[in-house]
Amino acid sequence: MRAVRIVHLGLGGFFRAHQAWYTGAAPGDWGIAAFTGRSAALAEALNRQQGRYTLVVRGPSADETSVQSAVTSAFAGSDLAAWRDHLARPAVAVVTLTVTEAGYRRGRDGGLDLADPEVNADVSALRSSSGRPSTVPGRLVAGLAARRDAGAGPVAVVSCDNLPGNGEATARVVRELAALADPGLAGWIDANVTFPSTMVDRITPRTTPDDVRAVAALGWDDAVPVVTEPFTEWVLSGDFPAGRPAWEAAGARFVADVTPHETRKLLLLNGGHSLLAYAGSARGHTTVAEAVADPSCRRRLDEWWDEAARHVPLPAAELVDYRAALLVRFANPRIRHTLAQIAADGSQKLPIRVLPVLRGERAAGRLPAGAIRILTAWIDHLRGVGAPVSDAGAAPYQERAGSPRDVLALLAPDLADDTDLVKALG
Ligand SMILES: NC(=O)c1ccc[n+]([C@@H]2O[C@H](COP(=O)([O-])OP(=O)(O)OC[C@H]3O[C@@H](n4cnc5c(N)ncnc54)[C@H](O)[C@@H]3O)[C@@H](O)[C@H]2O)c1
Ligand SMILES: O=P(O)(O)OC[C@@H](O)[C@@H](O)[C@H](O)[C@H](O)CO
Repeated sequence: MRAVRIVHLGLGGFFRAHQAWYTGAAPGDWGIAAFTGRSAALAEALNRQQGRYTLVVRGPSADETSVQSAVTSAFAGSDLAAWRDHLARPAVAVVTLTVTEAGYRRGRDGGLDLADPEVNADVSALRSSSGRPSTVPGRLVAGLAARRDAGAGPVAVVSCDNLPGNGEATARVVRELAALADPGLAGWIDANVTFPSTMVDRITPRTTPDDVRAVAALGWDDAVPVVTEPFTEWVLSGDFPAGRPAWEAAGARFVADVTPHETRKLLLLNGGHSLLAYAGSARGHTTVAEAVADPSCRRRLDEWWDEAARHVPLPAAELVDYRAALLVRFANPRIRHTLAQIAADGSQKLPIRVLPVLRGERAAGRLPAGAIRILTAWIDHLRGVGAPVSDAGAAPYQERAGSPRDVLALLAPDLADDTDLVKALG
């Protein structure tokens, strides 16, 4: 069994297809203790299999199947004692995160959302020795406090979520919460904890009962396999003060600045996904592959990509190739990536994936039809059209969904007086 040197928070499909796969493919003795974000079920199922699971890499015509073993143990996110114990181990050098955009509890300005009651409950919990923080920033602060108390030394905390500047975003919520709950800890974090930034990419839909049956048909008894696409990319920047696996052996790239790569991916891939999720589900489609095969959705996608590409600081030829590759990936008929999964948490995702392009286009005097289409399709979704709403932040937008101007005023107050834009939203 591998030695635990990485702790992961947000045990789910993507982590197992991506970071755990890179770690398994890297040389050296790097094992992962993985904690779920919320429910305990996946941790229990994985432990029954000694952490091993099947990774099905699903190409357009065939599967490649392997058994992954970088996860040595799994825990429920509620197991705070195990969480603190692992973070306090000097051998642990890296903490990775996949907890969704919503998990960071960021407010409008990108800092910790102090209007969130669970964040406030965590401030009190962290101030008391018997308190139980529940949010991701709360658990990180509790774990880092245990590490400081144990004298276990520096560590890197690596966000692998689809957030721009995900390292800085994580650092900010952790530092702000530490400053409120345990001011001495904030200084220790500054001196001992790094927050590298990453761009992560591998389309990994939620595992379905059919996926489990297909793996069983191979004679493999696995309750929790993962299905993913052949394409994978990981670009990182930043320091790892206690060491890291040589993930580059499996194709990861370490660069000085991750921003251009992250902008390319967030605007073109994730923005394109959001367009298909809202506009495609409104047209009766269920998956990305179905939606991208619809000429109307495809036209909208090209329109959006033309606008978005103007805001990605990379050579045009590179973006042409990336768009062509994305079309092949989106069209993979054997990857069942549901529009409903992508449609979730739109209030967190649109500010990241769509608003930078909308703002940039308006500043240049253009009225971008693609970006506007994503917003109108999202407003229709809030009104009950297409995929169901699954978004803890949706309520204030749903209340305003009758008036696109009011939705805009809440989503992007700086654009609310743009009369041409308001008119275009309908
Ligand atoms: N699935 C993909 O194709 C993909 C690709 C690139 C990046 N990602 C990133 O990884 C994240 C997780 O994707 P996944 O497919 O593994 O999803 P998943 O639904 O399997 O969830 C992963 C984990 O996140 C936890 N979680 C969810 N919401 C949370 C919250 N509000 N607070 C704390 N924990 C929470 C869950 O409990 C689970 O342990 C995405 O949101 C995205 O940021 C996913
Ligand atoms: O995972 P989310 O919820 O941030 O967004 C849904 C998809 O757009 C996303 O998961 C992509 O599949 C992924 O980012 C591809 O690397």
